[in-house]
Amino acid sequence: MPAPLVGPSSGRGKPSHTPPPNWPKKVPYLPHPVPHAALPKQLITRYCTPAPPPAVHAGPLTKITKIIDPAHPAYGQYGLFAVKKIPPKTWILDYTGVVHDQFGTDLTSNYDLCLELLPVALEADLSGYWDVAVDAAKSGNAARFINDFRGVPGKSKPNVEFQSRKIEVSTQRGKVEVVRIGVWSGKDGVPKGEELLLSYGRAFWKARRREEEETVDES
Ligand SMILES: C[S@@+](CC[C@H](N)C(=O)[O-])C[C@H]1O[C@@H](n2cnc3c(N)ncnc32)[C@H](O)[C@@H]1O
Repeated sequence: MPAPLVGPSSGRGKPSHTPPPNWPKKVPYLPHPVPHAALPKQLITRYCTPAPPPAVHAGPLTKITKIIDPAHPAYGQYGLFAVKKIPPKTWILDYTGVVHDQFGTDLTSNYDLCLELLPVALEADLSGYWDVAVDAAKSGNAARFINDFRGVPGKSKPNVEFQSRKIEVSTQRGKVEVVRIGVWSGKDGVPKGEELLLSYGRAFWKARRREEEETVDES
């Protein structure tokens, strides 16, 4: 992995509590993920403990920008753009929002990202998964503005991707493992001025089409 963009920043690698420019006034800004009221207490430490980022950037790498190209499928909405060249395989930022499990899912959210499927023993011979996700629909950070590459003029693939990481953090109650989902540049990096584009995955767009078809059927 190439060297991260290391340099001075506010607070020795701690994410700033000040929202970036163009942050929407009505959406609370979250430097770290926060727990949903129904998230079991034993999961809060794993997903919401502040954890050091893998790199410290010298100044911001990205900017939230209104999409003014009418040919862009998210025209009139916002996107996240590189303000300087981002080298390949570079950590850019973590995805923050409200961490919830399957009981706290908002089925209408377009900002919900799976964090981890946590194996659980249900009974002696029966196991399953606890579905943990982070939803940035109502609060979050700049990562919530990253659009999908599909239909964006001149783009045929994503240039950033999600990657999860586990960080050992020392707390007053000893060492704990903390899980984060970060946004990383792909193998070609992101040139200055380009929009950061993810692949939301086919499942996202399939579900979206199904919702649209259901809405048409109901009307
Ligand atoms: C996580 S948000 C991305 C940020 C959003 N543009 C905003 O301003 O809040 C996901 C939403 O962005 C829009 N979007 C993102 N990528 C898109 C694409 N390739 N085509 C159409 N809509 C897209 C859709 O409305 C989707 O529900």
